[in-house]
Amino acid sequence: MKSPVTPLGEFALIGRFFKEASEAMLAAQPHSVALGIGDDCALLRVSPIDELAITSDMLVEGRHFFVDANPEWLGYKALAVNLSDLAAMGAKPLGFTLALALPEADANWLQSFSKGLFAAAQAFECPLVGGDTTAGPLNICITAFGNVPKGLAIKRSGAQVEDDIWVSGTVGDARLTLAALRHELDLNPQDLEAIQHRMHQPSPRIALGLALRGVAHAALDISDGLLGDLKHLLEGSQKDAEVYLDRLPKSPTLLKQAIHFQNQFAASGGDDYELCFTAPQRLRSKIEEIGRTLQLPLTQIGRIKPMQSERAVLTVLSADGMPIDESQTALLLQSFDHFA
Ligand SMILES: Nc1ncnc2c1ncn2[C@@H]1O[C@H](COP(=O)(O)OP(=O)(O)O)[C@@H](O)[C@H]1O
Ligand SMILES: Cc1ncc(C[n+]2csc(CCOP(=O)(O)OP(=O)(O)O)c2C)c(N)n1
Ligand SMILES: [Mg+2]
Repeated sequence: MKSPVTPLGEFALIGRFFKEASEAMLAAQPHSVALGIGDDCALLRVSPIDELAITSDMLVEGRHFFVDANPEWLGYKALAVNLSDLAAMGAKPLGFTLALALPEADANWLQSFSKGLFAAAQAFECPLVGGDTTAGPLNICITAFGNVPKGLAIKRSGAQVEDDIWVSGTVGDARLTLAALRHELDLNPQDLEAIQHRMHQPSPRIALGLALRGVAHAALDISDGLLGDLKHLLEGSQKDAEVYLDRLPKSPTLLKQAIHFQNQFAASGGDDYELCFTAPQRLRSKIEEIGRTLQLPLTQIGRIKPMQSERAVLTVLSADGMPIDESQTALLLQSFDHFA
């Protein structure tokens, strides 16, 4: 008999069936795990000076990309989303493995896929070192490895009260591209052309992650949606936060859209692969200097606050500093969940 269906979200599922058992095992025996399940990368103690950062992300047809997606873009994105997790920890890429299920051995498709994959590998100096290939529904899974000097990894758990909250680049364009491709709104061809790389070929912020070692208290990459992902950082750090909705950094193309699309896509659209990080206010000019050096806008969007209850709370403020209403907040916090 089938067990009754209980709603189980992506993170509850990971917690109940994988994280708990993993933590029990780690608590019971000596091990070389410096950081287990729950952050952008796991950290293994591999030498007295360095830790090894490891992350896996999978791209599944119909879920992460449309059937007939451009294989060159797919190859690029498959590696880029993994490198983004290394960036979030301040890890330097070392190499990656590729596990690939293919419906057929199509040489033209594979040629393009390989071209995109190696374009990302070259750009971020991260060589392919192994993998596995089977027949099956198209599924691309990469595991990336990076290194970080012991103690310098930037975790989700390090945010301190009164830290500034920062976001790199702009957010919302990948979701705007998806909306245009799904005909949820009209976007003229020039505007689509200007932003579609944000969905298809995201830029992992490796250089930023390295520059933030010893500067940021906490960080993560934005894959599911800025505010929902920030909530994970708050849970990891056991802190509350306030964020100003009108400070979320948007591209000129997103700024041309109706305000409700702007807010929804920037706050919860996902697929951004920017970094969200916290840092003490006294380092503000240092962070601005990092942004100038990397030619990457870094925007301060809010502030970390002490936790007021047993659950981390993210309050979204309008321009006048007043909290926006609860139902709108809930919508803006509703980030991507594979099982919601
Ligand atoms: N099947 C699994 N087994 C063990 N750990 C998992 C599994 N799926 C996800 N995780 C871990 O759960 C955490 C949350 O996953 P996810 O949100 O996918 O992370 P990310 O956004 O960094 O890819 C991560 O630390 C990830 O490594
Ligand atoms: C066809 C298609 N539908 C929807 C999306 C949007 N989308 C799919 S998965 C996802 C969230 C990120 O993926 P996930 O596997 O959760 O990445 P992780 O958080 O593990 O890094 C988003 C925004 C897309 N890119 N393509
Ligand atoms: Mg993942």
